[in-house]
Amino acid sequence: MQPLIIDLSGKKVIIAGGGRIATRKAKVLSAEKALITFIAPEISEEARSLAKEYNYELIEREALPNDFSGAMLVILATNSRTVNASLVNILPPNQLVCVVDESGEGNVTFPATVRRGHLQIAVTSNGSSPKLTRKLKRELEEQFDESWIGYTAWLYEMRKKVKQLDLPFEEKQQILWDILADEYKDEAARQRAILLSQG
Ligand SMILES: C[C@@]1(CC(=O)O)c2cc3[nH]c(cc4nc(cc5[nH]c(cc(n2)[C@H]1CCC(=O)O)[C@@](C)(CC(=O)O)[C@@H]5CCC(=O)O)C(CC(=O)O)=C4CCC(=O)O)c(CCC(=O)O)c3CC(=O)O
Ligand SMILES: NC(=O)C1=CN([C@@H]2O[C@H](COP(=O)(O)OP(=O)(O)OC[C@H]3O[C@@H](n4cnc5c(N)ncnc54)[C@H](O)[C@@H]3O)[C@@H](O)[C@H]2O)C=CC1
Repeated sequence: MQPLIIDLSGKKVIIAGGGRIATRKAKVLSAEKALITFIAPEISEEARSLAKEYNYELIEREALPNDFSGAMLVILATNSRTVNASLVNILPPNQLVCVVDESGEGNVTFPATVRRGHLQIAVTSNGSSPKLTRKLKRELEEQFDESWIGYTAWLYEMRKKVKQLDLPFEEKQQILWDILADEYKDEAARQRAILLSQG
């Protein structure tokens, strides 16, 4: 399995199911501004309010084989093993699909994600222990606290500036290494560096 970072903004995502897990996946994707449709005979209150907030489409009936064309990502999250297994069978092999109760049938699984500004850390146990994944996420949330938001924003700005400097390639690379020194995790040290660079 190869982790890839995927941009789903403005892309069609179809979720078969409208229960707890369908809603959890849709919540994760809400940060991506994906165009989500829930298809399920019973759609939970939580899924409905999420759909209202983000303008998602609701189709209140059982999912049918031709519901999924044009979707970049399909999530099969019904509570029926038979339904999930038969729907995954009819999807073309190049479509992304997450089967929430049998990951080996699909080609995508969701990692647990810690977001800190530009930094994103994704963890997976490849289906062997979702609870371990969740535990590691909690540990990473403590290790990479909120201060990493400002720190990674600063690294981004510095990199843009360094790329524009009229210096040999090797020297620019050295500066990009130097600014990773631990002292710059401190906001005051970053401010001093900005003042110095402005000169
Ligand atoms: C394969 C995968 C496919 C996919 O869904 O993408 C999958 C499959 C299954 N999960 C199951 C159960 C649970 N999953 C969680 C939690 C999470 N599960 C997530 C991802 C994945 N789950 C993918 C692999 C990820 C990996 O291995 O690293 C996370 C990381 C991300 C997310 O959901 O967004 C999210 C934590 C996010 C966070 O904390 O932020 C909890 C914990 C809890 O809820 O407390 C439980 C209950 C406890 C337990 O069973 O351990 C079951 C059994 C169902 C049953 O009961 O029958 C199956 C089916 C099977 O076993 O294959
Ligand atoms: N991947 C994960 O992280 C986890 C996966 N699961 C698995 O996820 C599945 C769903 O669990 P929950 O969301 O808790 O169930 P739920 O009971 O809350 O929701 C099930 C949904 O499936 C819909 N549904 C049933 N038949 C359908 C059909 N033919 N077409 C479309 N929709 C249909 C129902 O209307 C309902 O909206 C279960 O199989 C469970 O084993 C459970 C825990 C975690």
